[in-house]
Amino acid sequence: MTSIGLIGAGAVGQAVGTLLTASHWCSTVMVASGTGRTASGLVTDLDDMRQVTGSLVRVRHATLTEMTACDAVVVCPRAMFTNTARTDIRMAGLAANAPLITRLARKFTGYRGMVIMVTNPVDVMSRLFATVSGCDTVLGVGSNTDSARYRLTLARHLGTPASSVQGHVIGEHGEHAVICASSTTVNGQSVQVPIEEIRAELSQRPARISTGIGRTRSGPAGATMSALTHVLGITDGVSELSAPWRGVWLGIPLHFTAGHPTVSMPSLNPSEAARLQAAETKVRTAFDHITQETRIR
Ligand SMILES: NC(=O)c1ccc[n+]([C@@H]2O[C@H](COP(=O)([O-])OP(=O)(O)OC[C@H]3O[C@@H](n4cnc5c(N)ncnc54)[C@H](O)[C@@H]3O)[C@@H](O)[C@H]2O)c1
Repeated sequence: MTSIGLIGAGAVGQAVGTLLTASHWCSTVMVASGTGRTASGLVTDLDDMRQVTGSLVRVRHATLTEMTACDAVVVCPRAMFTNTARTDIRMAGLAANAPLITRLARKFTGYRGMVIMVTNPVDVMSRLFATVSGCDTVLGVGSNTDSARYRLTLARHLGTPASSVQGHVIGEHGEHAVICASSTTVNGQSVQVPIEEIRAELSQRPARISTGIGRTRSGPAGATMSALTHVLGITDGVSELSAPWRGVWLGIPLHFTAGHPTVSMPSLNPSEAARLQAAETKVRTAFDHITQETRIR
């Protein structure tokens, strides 16, 4: 009997709600949105899906207080703002989303369940939610999508199945992502990774999706489901999630066994280590800026 709270009923929230309703492990989905209008619409739509597919998952509109009884909460709202950034697009949400995430986090003070953060910039928002709420487990999705995109792109480049590629993208879910090329293997063998080609694809992919269908949704929703099944102990294995690392939150590979994570950092060559250091500095600076600016801490 696993209950999941879903905060935000936009593109990502809708896709996560659909996957949860179709899942075989979730018993209840509680949905909340800003004005409640989108949550109410999503609940009605999912109820239709439930009836048609014979899903046993209960779906209902809920308050944040009710959600504190859930096993896990997915946080994917987006404050109203127009993102005009051409570079560092995710970080452009910092000023708008930080007050929203802070308000939500205050409602979850003392919450003992798992929190999966989706709202961007996800590494900063994960740390912010954890700091304000005091929750023990706040993990962000993003690097797991980046890693999946990396393995897919490299596999296509080499003409091999993606399942034969072992490799991670860590660090910031953004422009300071670290492609761990030096530890990547294909069928157990080291390979020459076309880093610039991969980096270009990692940044062009979300843009291609947004241009075609408005917003990215299915990939992040899949990444969220993967995070949930790992933290809830439904699946064992490795997932690259934004987690505490040297005092900040950054995407790192976590190895989950029965819901317990251990850090499973790959070896890094000097340029990868320098890039990770730059990512660390960037998200720390962003966190310090936004918390001082808004007197959040
Ligand atoms: N981490 C990742 O991998 C990843 C991937 C995709 C999107 N995102 C981020 O996820 C966030 C959501 O993206 P989206 O495309 O679903 O946005 P969207 O604009 O489609 O939907 C946003 C939703 O947030 C809701 N909302 C606004 N204020 C709220 C509040 N106070 N409480 C609850 N809900 C509230 C709105 O009602 C709306 O339903 C964005 O910050 C986006 O950048 C992250």
